[in-house]
Amino acid sequence: MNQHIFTSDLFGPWVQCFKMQGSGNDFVLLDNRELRLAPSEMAGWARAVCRKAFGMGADGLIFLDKSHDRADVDYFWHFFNADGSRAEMCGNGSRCAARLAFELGLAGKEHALGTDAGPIKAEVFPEQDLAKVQLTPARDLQLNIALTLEEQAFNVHFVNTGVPHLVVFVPDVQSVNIPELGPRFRYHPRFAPGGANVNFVQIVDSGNLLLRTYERGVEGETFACGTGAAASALISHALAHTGVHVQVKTSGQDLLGITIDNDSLFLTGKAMLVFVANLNLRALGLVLPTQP
Ligand SMILES: N[C@H](CCC[C@H](N)C(=O)O)C(=O)O
Repeated sequence: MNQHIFTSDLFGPWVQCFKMQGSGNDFVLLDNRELRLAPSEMAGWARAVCRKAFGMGADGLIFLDKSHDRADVDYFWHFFNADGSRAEMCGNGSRCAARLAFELGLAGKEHALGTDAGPIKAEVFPEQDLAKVQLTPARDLQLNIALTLEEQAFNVHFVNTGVPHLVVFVPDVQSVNIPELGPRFRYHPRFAPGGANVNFVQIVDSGNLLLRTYERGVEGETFACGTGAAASALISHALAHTGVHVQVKTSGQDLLGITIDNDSLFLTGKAMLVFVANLNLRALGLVLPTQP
């Protein structure tokens, strides 16, 4: 019995979706257990649904799916950036997926979801509208990389916290010209071919950072980036600027909590269901999958 797909004589097929935000990083979530889109069809849905004005507008599209008989996860997801690029992981998106999976009865308060980066342990605190995830182990940490951008020298850092992140420490995040600098770091040949997300970080004190992120696949600044906050806190700690518990205030002015526990990295923050809506597929130029 379809719960999320409606066909009415008004315009044609509709698909129910869930609009969520994690500290201002916003996502549309779809239940693919019923929709049964093939992964090859998903990028087009992401571009259409995430498009501002012509679609719903969001930083990314998340498909919740069956666990594909994997014993280590309760369900699997497919994550796509607004430009249709598939990403291995998304910190804020995984927190939103975990909250929705719990609310839909797909998983308990504590569960694991399967991502391209690996299984992600999640814990949901619905009373406080919070969700916490354990990110995949950080890898490829590179400190103090000397980069030149059009004759200007920069000292940057790199780590993969599920997706690749550049971290640049600055004295005042508000004074950074992100539309100008973001793409130049994002597409620097040193990080080709996939490029990286770019995080501009201001150290407030040993427990607090300010962060602005230019996100790959959104190709612009987002209000928050979970794996970026984790990357910034990890590198800041590695350089002895901050401790193992860090609060990261992002562009949306929410706080993301990062905890570094030996090789484990935890991300905690708000995960809110903003509204439930029905997507008019015909208006989006989308069709239901043909597979039986
Ligand atoms: N744009 C990222 C994926 C989303 C990461 C971010 N939204 C987060 O919360 O971690 C990338 O393509 O690498």
